[in-house]
Amino acid sequence: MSEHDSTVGTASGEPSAETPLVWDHLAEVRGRLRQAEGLLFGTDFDGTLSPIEENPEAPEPTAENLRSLRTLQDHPQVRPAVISGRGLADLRERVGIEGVDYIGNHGLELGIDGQRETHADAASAEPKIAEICGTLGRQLDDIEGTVVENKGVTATIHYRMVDREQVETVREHVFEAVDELGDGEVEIHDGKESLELRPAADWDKGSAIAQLQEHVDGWQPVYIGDDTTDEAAFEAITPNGITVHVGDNHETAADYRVRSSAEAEVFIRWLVTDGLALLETVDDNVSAT
Ligand SMILES: O=P(O)(O)OC[C@H]1O[C@H](O[C@H]2O[C@H](CO)[C@@H](O)[C@H](O)[C@H]2O)[C@H](O)[C@@H](O)[C@@H]1O
Repeated sequence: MSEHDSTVGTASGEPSAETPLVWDHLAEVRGRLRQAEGLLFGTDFDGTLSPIEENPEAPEPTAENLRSLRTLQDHPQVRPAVISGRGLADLRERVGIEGVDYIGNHGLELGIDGQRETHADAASAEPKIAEICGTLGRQLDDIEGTVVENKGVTATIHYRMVDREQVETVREHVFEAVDELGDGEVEIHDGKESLELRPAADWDKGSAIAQLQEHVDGWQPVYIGDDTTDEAAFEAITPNGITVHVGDNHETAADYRVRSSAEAEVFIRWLVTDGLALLETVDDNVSAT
């Protein structure tokens, strides 16, 4: 195995190209919603609320997704959460809707009920991540298009905008820097045209959505996302959850898929226009704890 095969993978399940399209199974989804007193709606950010962009600084949620999220947030029987690999502060700023739960850094930074909690092991790895980012920033400075995104407890080294002939060099630098400076505490995961650096810690997007479920016992969980890191969330809410993978290019544990972030937008809108009306009617004073 070459060093570049040694990234830690998280995808699981069946090839997503064989996963059924959610559009062909809306009757099942409707059935689940009809039996639910409320909805825990979890969504990924990049590639789901926002289309993938060349520049990692550019993404914003689409206007339609923002409208949908606001409506979900305003509904007394819905608890919406955005769960991303981005840093918590960055994520909050990009979405900007009060009252939504935000989870950053792939589940290591929790922003539930407006609070902030960081996994202790992840927090202690922060200086190491900073040192690796500093070193890589200098080493990769002359490779045009490289972006070193230091997110505090994790980092992403982007090469989407790098000349294809130089991508391998970027990856080699990352593996060397982590090997030299990570003291065995920093893992490398493959991202989309990027390498994600994370401390080994037992919180992920799955533990995040599981924690949110404790606030809304019995509510129907729904999770939608496009990346390998979203697999942990799919697994955490299986078999009771409604799980939707965005795309068709890796293995997924999700029950359903949509083909693109444009279709993800349509599905989220469908939840608002059709799904909310199906939720069981409950007393006006029902609320999450
Ligand atoms: O969990 P997510 O919300 O999907 O975040 C995963 C990473 O997304 C961002 O990088 C990716 O999206 C960029 C913008 O579309 C794209 O340019 C890049 O190639 C992708 O890797 C973000 O910058 C990372 O911090 C997130 O971890």
